[in-house]
Amino acid sequence: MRIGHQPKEFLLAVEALTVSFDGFKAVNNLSFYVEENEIRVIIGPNGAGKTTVLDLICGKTKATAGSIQFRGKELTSMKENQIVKAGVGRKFQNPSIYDDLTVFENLEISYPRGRTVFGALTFTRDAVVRDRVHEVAEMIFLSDRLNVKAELLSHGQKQWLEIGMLLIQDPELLMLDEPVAGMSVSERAKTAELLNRIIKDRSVLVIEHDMKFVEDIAHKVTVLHQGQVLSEGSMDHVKNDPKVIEVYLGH
Ligand SMILES: Nc1ncnc2c1ncn2[C@@H]1O[C@H](COP(=O)(O)OP(=O)(O)OP(=O)(O)O)[C@@H](O)[C@H]1O
Repeated sequence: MRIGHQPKEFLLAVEALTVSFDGFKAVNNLSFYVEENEIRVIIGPNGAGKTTVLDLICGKTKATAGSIQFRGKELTSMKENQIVKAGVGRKFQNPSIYDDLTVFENLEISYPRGRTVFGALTFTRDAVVRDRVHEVAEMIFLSDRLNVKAELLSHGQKQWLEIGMLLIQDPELLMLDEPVAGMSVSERAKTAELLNRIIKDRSVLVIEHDMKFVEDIAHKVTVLHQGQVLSEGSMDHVKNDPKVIEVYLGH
């Protein structure tokens, strides 16, 4: 019997999650809960298990024990593509965009197929897709770059395009691994604005090392250390927590 938390209230409920690699527990009895419309940031020293947590949620790595409930569905028993269909989108550190295609085409090919019931009415579907591409392009600050080949975009614009390729699938949970790495100060500020805008319809789970960016976006911060939660709460709370200063922020 579960005491305390009622997972139904949460978009994502990770409970007692563990993964062992040859006996080494990269994630060790980890529990945390993400609410709807929340931006949660996971921070922690190198090797704390942050990327492994995202790998477990998106099904890339299989858990040794524990549970990941997303909208009441158990993700640990699902395949990667089923998890995507259930509404979980994941962006990796390196953009996986198609350099030879334009911004428009990159967004267009990411539009989910088979979800609509238009059947033979291709022109109706085309119009719907086109409208959605324009809507997403606006969100990711690329409205005036739609006909530009992706290879010509700046590093930051490439990162936004990949976020757009996930947004067009309308995930309820979007997971981002160090989204502002390599970005300029102004691109970081725009990325914070972008994330704050898109959580109207979803939650975002971010791994990040840039503390200024974390302060700008985090509703709540989870500090990982050796595969476990070291501290959790507001940015103010965790940055003043002596345990966090000792193992992470003090370095
Ligand atoms: N497939 C794997 N096989 C064996 N060990 C692994 C595997 N994946 C991760 N690890 C180990 O698990 C630990 C956690 O790694 P992880 O990449 O999740 O850390 P992290 O917090 O994301 O670190 P960083 O900030 O450096 O990206 C590390 O010691 C890593 O070597």
